[in-house]
Amino acid sequence: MALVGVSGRRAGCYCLRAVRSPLQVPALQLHISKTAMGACQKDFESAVNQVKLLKKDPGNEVKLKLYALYKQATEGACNTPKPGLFDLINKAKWDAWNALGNLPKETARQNYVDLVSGLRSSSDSSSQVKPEADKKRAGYDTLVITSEDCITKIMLNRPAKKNALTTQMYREIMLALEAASKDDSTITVFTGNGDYYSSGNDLTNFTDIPPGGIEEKAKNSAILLRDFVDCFIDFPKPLVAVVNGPAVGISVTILGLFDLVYASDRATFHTPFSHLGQTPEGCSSYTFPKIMGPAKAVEMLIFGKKLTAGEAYAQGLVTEVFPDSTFQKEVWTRLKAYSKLPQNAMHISKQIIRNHEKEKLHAINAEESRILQERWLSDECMNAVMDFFSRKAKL
Ligand SMILES: CCCCC/C=C/CC(=O)SCCNC(=O)CCNC(=O)[C@H](O)C(C)(C)COP(=O)(O)OP(=O)(O)OC[C@H]1O[C@@H](n2cnc3c(N)ncnc32)[C@H](O)[C@@H]1OP(=O)(O)O
Repeated sequence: MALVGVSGRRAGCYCLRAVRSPLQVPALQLHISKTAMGACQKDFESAVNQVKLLKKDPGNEVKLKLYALYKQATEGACNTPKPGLFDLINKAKWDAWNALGNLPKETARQNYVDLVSGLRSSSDSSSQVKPEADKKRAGYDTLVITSEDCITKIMLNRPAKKNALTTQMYREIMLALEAASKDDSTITVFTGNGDYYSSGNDLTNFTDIPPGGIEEKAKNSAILLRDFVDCFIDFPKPLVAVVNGPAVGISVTILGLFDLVYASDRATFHTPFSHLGQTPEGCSSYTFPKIMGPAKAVEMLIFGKKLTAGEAYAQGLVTEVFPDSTFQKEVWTRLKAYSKLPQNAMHISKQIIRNHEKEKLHAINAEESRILQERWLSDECMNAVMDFFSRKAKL
């Protein structure tokens, strides 16, 4: 299970936090409070409030700078003992503050104000899709859902995090699939906003440890995973993946349950499960050997071989590859034509094809989820996730 919480927007404010973990990292949260005094106090206080309203997560590096400048502005030079080597988050914060040396409080305040002002302008021109601009369907924070030409498009919308899938996102996707199964569309399409299709499971998913501890977290996650994959197994309409960029982890394995997979030639397909101390999910332990043969499936699922779009096509995981420059145009022209085919015939055909295997797929999904529940508690998995975050924390 993941150990260290790196970033998050809590109650509207960005914070760096560490969570209680099996390694006993102490619970900690940094809150930006209004205690600053000094010449440009008003500007500083206003900047502190503006940080809470940023639409886009500024990333760890900037959050560390904000933290350090805030501490310097309010408390002066770093005055606390250096945290231990394995207290990664607190050490990163301490390093950032300490690096400011004897910077005067007034200068720190001004630098903080300048930094926030820069962040606000870049946040305003963010590539995050604006709800109004894309007729976003209400009720979804992490997805943009549109319906046009009898096609419902579900777009993963966390481009700054490479569309990593949070627990909220899994839940929203399940709701979106449920709604799409009942709407007027003939085809449902998945895609990603930004340069990635999806970087797979968000590795911070396991940082909010409930009172029942990591065992309870693992159990709840396994239930969520099983329910999530079940929605794909049972989805009644043709399901199409428009893979606009690299895909990792569960965003790859679940493709075995799609009816068409169109990929840009920029896309790659990577399932680094062993590297993460994890095992396959999304029914890929069954669909991948069936699609590409056992040897090629093993290369991906056990040895983590990353495939190019061309390789994924050659192995049958991808239906067709398009040059990135014409990808969107060609794919959507194709899909619009398909969406005009008789709806009932398409849906019945999908049922005939899927029904042969539905029961088997549900059993495999349950088994994969059960095994992962155990894996998430393993040292191998914990160490791999911690490794990812410690690499990020070095900045
Ligand atoms: C309910 C539970 C179900 C569980 C189901 C299990 C599924 C298994 C899997 O999906 S395993 C796959 C997990 N994914 C990964 O291991 C990918 C991890 N990410 C990376 O390796 C890299 O981020 C990258 C190769 C995807 C992109 O690298 P790049 O250098 O181009 O970009 P950054 O690393 O700087 O990423 C930008 C910010 O996005 C954050 N981020 C990206 N992916 C994830 C992720 N999977 N989880 C959490 N955060 C992610 C990254 O930390 C950067 O954030 P920052 O700007 O705040 O630093």
